[in-house]
Amino acid sequence: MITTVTLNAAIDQVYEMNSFVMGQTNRVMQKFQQGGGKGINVARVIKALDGDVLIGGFIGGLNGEKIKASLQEQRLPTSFIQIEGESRICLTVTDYQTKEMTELLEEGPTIQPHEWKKMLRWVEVQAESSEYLVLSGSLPKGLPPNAYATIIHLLKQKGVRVTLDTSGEALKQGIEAIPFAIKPNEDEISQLIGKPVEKQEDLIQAGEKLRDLGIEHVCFSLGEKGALFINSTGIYQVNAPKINVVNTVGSGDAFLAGLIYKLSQGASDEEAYRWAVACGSVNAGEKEIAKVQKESVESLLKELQITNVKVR
Ligand SMILES: Nc1ncnc2c1ncn2[C@@H]1O[C@H](COP(=O)(O)OP(=O)(O)O)[C@@H](O)[C@H]1O
Ligand SMILES: O=P(O)(O)OC[C@H]1O[C@](O)(COP(=O)(O)O)[C@@H](O)[C@@H]1O
Repeated sequence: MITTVTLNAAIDQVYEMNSFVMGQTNRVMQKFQQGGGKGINVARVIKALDGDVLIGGFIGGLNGEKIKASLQEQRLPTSFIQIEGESRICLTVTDYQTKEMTELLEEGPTIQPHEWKKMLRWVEVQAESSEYLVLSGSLPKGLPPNAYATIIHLLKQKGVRVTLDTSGEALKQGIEAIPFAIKPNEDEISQLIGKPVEKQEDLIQAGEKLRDLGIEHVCFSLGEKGALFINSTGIYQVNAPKINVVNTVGSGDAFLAGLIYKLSQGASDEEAYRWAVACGSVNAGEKEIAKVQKESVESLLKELQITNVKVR
């Protein structure tokens, strides 16, 4: 089974507008919302691909209840830890005219020490039934920057393959615990290497260093440019297909879902890499966040080539 953990779960709220102008009154044309946050989105896509998945994380307050209800409605299995604080709202505003998306992400609740202890015990129990575990998203307040590193250390001892998708210090410290896979986007890669990514060679150098630490799948997601993957056999590039972009929010989560779903099915690395890009790109062409159809992914896959840029 694949378990996903969202320490900072959210209601993902989308507002669609004819135009969005800062400092003015803006009218919302359409809105929709659902339970989200990165790990929950990953799980939603894994389920859509027919994978066996369990959603874990912290939820609290009325927003927490709404998240739970939305996931129940979508028939997604959950096992949350209830907290004293209130889960957050993450708002995406899409502008029909400019086609731009603006994200407003609340910081989220503060986790109490006893709630964190409960989470660590929960994670240990899940290790018994989870072959893969995905840790995704920002750390809520109250948790130390080595929170993900702590979980990775715990789970690795038990043979669980842990994937990490986060940013900043939590990512840096998580990497020191050597997860099974990571998926930084361009911003996160820049944070890691301490300078903007200017050329493919920057990515290759950074990727090889990370791979040499022992991370099995270093996956650099590059938006409309697709992705670069570094593993023990080489460096692989998958270009993203040209699509009519509607809403890219959740594309990174869909990417990760495609990758872990295929690896868990015993697919080759190259096949899993193509699925990752296909899932990310299908999501970018949809209005809703992390709601991809397996048929759309299979049809897009026909357009995706994988190139072995370098043999290692
Ligand atoms: N404009 C786009 N056109 C086609 N595919 C896209 C586009 N933006 C994102 N994707 C797909 O989604 C994947 C993840 O997107 P990316 O922006 O790198 O991640 P994140 O959402 O984490 O920032 C990409 O590798 C690609 O497959
Ligand atoms: O946990 P974070 O980093 O604050 O991000 C939360 C947001 O990330 C998302 O999961 C989207 O992430 P991606 O676009 O990177 O896939 C939103 O749905 C969510 O609201």
